[in-house]
Amino acid sequence: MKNVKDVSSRVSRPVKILQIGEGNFLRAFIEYGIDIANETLDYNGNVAMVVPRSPKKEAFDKQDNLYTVCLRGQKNGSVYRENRIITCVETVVSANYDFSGFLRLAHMDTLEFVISNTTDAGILFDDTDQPLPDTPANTFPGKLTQFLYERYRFFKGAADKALTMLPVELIDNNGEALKTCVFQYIDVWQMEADFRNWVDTKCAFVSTLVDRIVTGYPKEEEEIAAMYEELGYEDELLDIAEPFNSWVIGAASLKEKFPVSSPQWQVEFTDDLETYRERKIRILNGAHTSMVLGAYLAGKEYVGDCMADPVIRRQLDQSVYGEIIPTVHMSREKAEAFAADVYERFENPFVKHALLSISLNSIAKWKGRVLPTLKDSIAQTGRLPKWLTYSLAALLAFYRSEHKGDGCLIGNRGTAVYEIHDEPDNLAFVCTHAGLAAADYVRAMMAHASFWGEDLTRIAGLAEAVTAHLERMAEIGVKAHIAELGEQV
Ligand SMILES: NC(=O)c1ccc[n+]([C@@H]2O[C@H](COP(=O)([O-])OP(=O)(O)OC[C@H]3O[C@@H](n4cnc5c(N)ncnc54)[C@H](O)[C@@H]3O)[C@@H](O)[C@H]2O)c1
Ligand SMILES: O=P(O)(O)OC[C@@H](O)[C@@H](O)[C@H](O)[C@H](O)CO
Repeated sequence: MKNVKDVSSRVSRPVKILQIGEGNFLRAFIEYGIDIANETLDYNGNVAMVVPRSPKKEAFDKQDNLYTVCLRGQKNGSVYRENRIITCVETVVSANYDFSGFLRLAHMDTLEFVISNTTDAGILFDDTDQPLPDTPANTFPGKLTQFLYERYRFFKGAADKALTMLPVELIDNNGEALKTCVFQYIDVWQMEADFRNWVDTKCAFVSTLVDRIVTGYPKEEEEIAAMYEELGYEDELLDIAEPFNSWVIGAASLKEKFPVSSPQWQVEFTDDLETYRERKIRILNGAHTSMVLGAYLAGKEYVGDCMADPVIRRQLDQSVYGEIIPTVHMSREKAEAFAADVYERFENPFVKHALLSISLNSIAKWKGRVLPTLKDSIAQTGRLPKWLTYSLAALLAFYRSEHKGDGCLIGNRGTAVYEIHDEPDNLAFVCTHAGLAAADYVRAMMAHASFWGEDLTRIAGLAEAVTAHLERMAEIGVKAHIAELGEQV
């Protein structure tokens, strides 16, 4: 069978974007949009893609950086399918394995933006990082500091060569968080004052919020074969996503500098990012994180299966409309309209979003995407919201394992096993406490402030309620417990 590079060719254009990350999300979101902007808006810009940690870039080399984004879903009431071969990836460099190649990208005079997605765990400062000119820092912000310094020196501090950082990591104030880390490196590494000033006054770190469900390469052999059959060629980098997309950039002033918004790829520029962020993180991501771990234990595999199951669906309805939406700071009407769209997206029959993919790093996700809502709900109503409380119990049940796998823990669902993926320190803590009696396990996990940023046993009644859920799940099964909870008013 043909390969994607037998049916298309890359188009060389000025590189305007340095992209840190080669993951499924960025490839189906940023490159998709830039390709459209090149085609329909004459943006005339390409992307230099950096693989932040891994040495692996063979798939890109093999395919001359070409790959296909396949959009599947409903649009304006009818079935929508789009297969687009992405042609805007100019080069792919592995930062750790070709550090000088990475730094050389800083010399490109057409560069304007740095877009990153290094997961919720990527924006951090590591005090063991050394300021060695030839050695990549461990973290993405460390590498970015090295990159900015190289650019500053190469262009002798020219103001028009400063860069705008547009991180898309789903954390609070991602632009501010990235800037803070970069300045920590500049200060700890005692870098020159003029460079610090150039980064501070000429570069910009702008917070942004992305939204598109991307499931990546198909998981089942049959689906892979069907996709290749439909395309007429093979593509190891094939990336499946929904048609919906939204990128909100928290600086109204950037609109002219970044003219990429089109009907197919909607980019909004605003000075009020927080309203968008709260709505999306609490409703969409909060619904995912509070539903999927229990639903997986209850026998479900995909988000679509949950939507089709009346018991899980009732949980979703009661938690989204009864517990989450009342805490969102916007009119109920607008929040409900957003939730209705999210439901339609979760029901998309063409995009199979695996619950186990969403389960990755659930401790940090629950902390960022559910805990603030739980606390606001308690403050509003004076009682524990039943489903968000249950969702913590479901997380603790999903994670409870003493069995180590390869970089993960191994959980049991009936006679089957599944992998639990999280930060190594988190898994080590779980593993050493999983064998305790339910109440002790719950207390140990909830009191571990490095998971949640605080000791959750201080929230009145929460540990007791979570323990009761855990015991009831063990007694009657997770599905029966969800059904029983749904009946309670
Ligand atoms: N998949 C989606 O539907 C979707 C939608 C919106 C946002 N996101 C965000 O995108 C992130 C990545 O999702 P994906 O589907 O592309 O996953 P992926 O596994 O395909 O890609 C993960 C990327 O993050 C990098 N990475 C991981 N840990 C890192 C670290 N500690 N430091 C530096 N780089 C690191 C990897 O090298 C890779 O580039 C998610 O965490 C999520 O916050 C995903
Ligand atoms: O991508 P993650 O792993 O951070 O979170 C899982 C999902 O909640 C997430 O991918 C959503 O589908 C996405 O945020 C939609 O824009």
